[in-house]
Amino acid sequence: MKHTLQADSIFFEVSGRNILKGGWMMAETGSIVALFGRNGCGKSSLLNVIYGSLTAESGTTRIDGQYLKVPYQHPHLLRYLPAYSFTPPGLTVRRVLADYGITQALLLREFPEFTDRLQQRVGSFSSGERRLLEILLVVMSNSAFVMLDEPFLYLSPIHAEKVLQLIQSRKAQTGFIITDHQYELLFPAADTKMVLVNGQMSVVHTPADLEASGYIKL
Ligand SMILES: Nc1ncnc2c1ncn2[C@@H]1O[C@H](COP(=O)(O)OP(=O)(O)OP(=O)(O)O)[C@@H](O)[C@H]1O
Repeated sequence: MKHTLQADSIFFEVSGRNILKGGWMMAETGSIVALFGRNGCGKSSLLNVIYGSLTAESGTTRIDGQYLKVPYQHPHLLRYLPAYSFTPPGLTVRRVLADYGITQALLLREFPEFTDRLQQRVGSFSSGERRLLEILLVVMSNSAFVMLDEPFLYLSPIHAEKVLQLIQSRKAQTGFIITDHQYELLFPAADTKMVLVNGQMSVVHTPADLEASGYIKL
């Protein structure tokens, strides 16, 4: 079954500064949406408002037409990878996998490097290893939509490629909304590309459009 996510009328201000001025988002299963924009333009704020973890002046999130008052309370519909680490350091890999409803077999099939690490505590991982695990927890969860905030930032090029392939292989069942500054990796993989400039969103089609928005220099 195809799912749709629609967020509308997002206005968010901080200390009198208008960060989002009518932000919106549309996504559907079977597709990857990439969100670009300069540092500090409001991409994380937008995702947090959609998720319900940030209260804005206004903004609504609907999935399959149903208004979600507190979206993060519906993890089967929407999950979010924030830019910061979120797994409790005292929990083992085995335990966090169980919390996200992910089988060990699924993780090890895709990332066998975790084979000897299932009993280890997340807090003993390097920051890059922990980031990879957290990305996989969110990407592999059975949620209708997944939003990822800078997933590739701390990954090696090989892991970034593998994660992107995994996302591609799962997009039929999960719609993805991804923001990341590694545009050369993300742009070709995305089905829909958007850029946030001066608090407003637009759809872009080519790298030249992205350059015209002031985000990149070709
Ligand atoms: N709770 C807050 N308190 C103060 N300022 C905030 C808060 N949340 C966001 N901001 C400000 O809002 C602006 C947008 O921040 P946001 O993190 O959404 O940007 P971003 O586009 O995700 O940036 P980056 O690409 O650097 O991660 C920034 O100027 C930030 O300092």
